[in-house]
Amino acid sequence: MLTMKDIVREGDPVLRNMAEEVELPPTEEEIATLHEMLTFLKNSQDEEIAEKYELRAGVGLAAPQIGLPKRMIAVHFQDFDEKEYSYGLFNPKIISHSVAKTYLTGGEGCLSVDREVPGYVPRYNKITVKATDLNKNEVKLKLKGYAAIVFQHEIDHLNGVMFYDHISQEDPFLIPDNTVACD
Ligand SMILES: OCN(O)CCCc1ccccc1
Ligand code: NI
Repeated sequence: MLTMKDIVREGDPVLRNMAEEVELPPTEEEIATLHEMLTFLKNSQDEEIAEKYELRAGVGLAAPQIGLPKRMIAVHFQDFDEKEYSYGLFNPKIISHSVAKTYLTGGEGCLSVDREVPGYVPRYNKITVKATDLNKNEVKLKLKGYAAIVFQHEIDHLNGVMFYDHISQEDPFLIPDNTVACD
């Protein structure tokens, strides 16, 4: 099972490189790895397992974070309306997005970042994502608010982008035009 020792921390170049498209259909090994990433998230949100294996809770994970430069992400969370999202996705792509942006008032964190980085992370409030799921089906997901934030955080990892790249250097708590808090 994946544990925190498998999570690459900032400073490793894999987190700053562009990840490669996965050739479809994915291999059995790629499918197994994506299942492991999803299982890590579920374990990290299970009080007993997380305590036993000292897992930091995570709502998403991107393959570069386990040192694999491939365009694969896993997400497992409930949004504020308690809608559940649990996906392993190959080659996720944002095919459209709103002009309007949103952010979490508590900022963001990252399993690959062992420090607090204060500041607002402005992200598109609505996005449409196309991807291939673990059953090899093409999915098109219309996401808004918290779900849109999580997916953008993960897809950023596939492009070598860290959440703090979006925080204003001049004023970390600057709220850009067209930007409304998500929580
Ligand atoms: O890349 C996954 N990750 O490092 C875990 C935390 C993900 C995450 C945290 C705050 C807001 C959106 C997404
Ligand atoms: Ni992250």
